[in-house]
Amino acid sequence: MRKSVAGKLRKALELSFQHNRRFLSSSHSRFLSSTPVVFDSATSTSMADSSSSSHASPPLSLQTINPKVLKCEYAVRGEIVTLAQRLQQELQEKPGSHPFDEILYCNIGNPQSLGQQPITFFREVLALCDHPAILDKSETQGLFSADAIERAWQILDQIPGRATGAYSHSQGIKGLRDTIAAGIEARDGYPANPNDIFLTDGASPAVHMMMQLLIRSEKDGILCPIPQYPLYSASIALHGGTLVPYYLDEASGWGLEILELKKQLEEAKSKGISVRALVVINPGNPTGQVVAEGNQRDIVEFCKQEGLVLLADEVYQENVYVPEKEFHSFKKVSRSMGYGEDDIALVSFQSVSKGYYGECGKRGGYMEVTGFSADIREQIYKVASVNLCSNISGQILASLVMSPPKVGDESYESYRAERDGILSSLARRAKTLEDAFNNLEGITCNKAEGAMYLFPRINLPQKAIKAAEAVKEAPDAFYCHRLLNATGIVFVPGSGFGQAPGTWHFRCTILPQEDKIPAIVSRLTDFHKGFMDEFRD
Ligand SMILES: Cc1ncc(COP(=O)(O)O)c(C=O)c1O
Repeated sequence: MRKSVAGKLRKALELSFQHNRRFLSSSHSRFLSSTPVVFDSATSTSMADSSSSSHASPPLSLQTINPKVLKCEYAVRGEIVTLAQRLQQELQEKPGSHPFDEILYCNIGNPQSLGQQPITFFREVLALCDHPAILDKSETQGLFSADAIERAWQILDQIPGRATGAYSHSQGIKGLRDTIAAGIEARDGYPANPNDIFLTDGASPAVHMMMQLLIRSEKDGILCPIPQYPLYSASIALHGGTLVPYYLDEASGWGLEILELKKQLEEAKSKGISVRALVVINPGNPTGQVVAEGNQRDIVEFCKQEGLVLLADEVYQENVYVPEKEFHSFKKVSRSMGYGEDDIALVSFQSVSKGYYGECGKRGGYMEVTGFSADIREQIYKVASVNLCSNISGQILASLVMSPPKVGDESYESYRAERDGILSSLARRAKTLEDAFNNLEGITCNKAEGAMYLFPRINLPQKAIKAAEAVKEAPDAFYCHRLLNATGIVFVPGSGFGQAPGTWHFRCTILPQEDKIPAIVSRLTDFHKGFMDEFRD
């Protein structure tokens, strides 16, 4: 058979996962082995398509759906989580049926699901905007702060007809974009244009939109960190592109080396891949590092020289826990280097789901798109308009997180206390968990400088690796399964994020409330000792 370009490209995508692939999760491997389908490439149709002779065959089967959908995986809501949900139900139906009495979810960055309280000011404004009829009532003055009432009026005045139940402009309500642009300007010290801002239902749809714009075929590559947040691998797979991996250096605290970027770019080019963009997640998920400003300058320079779009995932911009590191947006860094719109194409993603606000369910976010010509922006607008608009509460919240109460506002002191309370607690939780991991035999854990995760490395004994192979599981998934069944703790195996070949990790969020952390540490420690005693070489 002719060795197709498609085949070579797919091989490149598999680079990052090549080692893990040997250890496919059991259900996936069962699917692959039981399905008589031959895929020639990621975009080709299956052989099963052409043999539709039976009238009884269902209109859609795993053999006939879009193969890009099959290829797409999203580990943070994967098999381990499904098992956790089953165990939780069993515990409810039959208390005492497992050696633990609750499931401790450390798998996903969803702070309010674990008890984090929303910021009062944000919710007051949202409530008032959603039910403007109460704004004029005398009781409202007693229930809501004066600045929340004032802000709600300001926002409603920016919405045509004050109709929060109406579709908005497809980029988002102009007045809210003005507020966000002013917030970006205050953060960076450089101007921001409201017309560059596209409000979205969280950062995820914005990332999909950019992938849709960038990826024409599997010959188009996107440089992505490994380990990465699987939104990127999933979105690239769904849009039929090629993930070009660059490895973060665990030994230097998940450092991003320009030499590694260059090497991977050249390798991809030699395989006929046209690399179009570089993804940087800062602060990092799942790795928790905060990129140093000098490093950011090198990245900007690299993108400029190579003509790459810089996709800057900055959703954790408020989540920095160490005094020696600070968040700098890529927009600020590039402008501080003297680079403007003509020099670098840059997209910055922000979300209401993270930070100290953690409003994941409200689905708010935006992307700031700079360095693209007017006709490209029009195309982005056209794609945005296919979805009509993002939800209005999410839009309002995005404006609030970029313009929270200021010194002198009635809510300021309580707002500051809530914000600082959450962030300092997250910092303590990160440190306690980091220390606990580093105390375990065979585990090393880099500092969580930011974001909401730790990504410890586990040096698994050969005996454990063999036991995992015997049940066709990735060794880190094997460990996480065992941990869940024994303790109720839910971690995500590192293989879901990609990792350097031959290394094994898992991701643990720092989000369980502080009173749960001692139980997590003690159950984990007991389990780990038992696991090592069983499998130590
Ligand atoms: C790095 C990163 N980017 C984007 C997202 C998407 O967030 P949302 O769609 O909720 O804004 C997440 C969610 O966990 C994330 O960790």
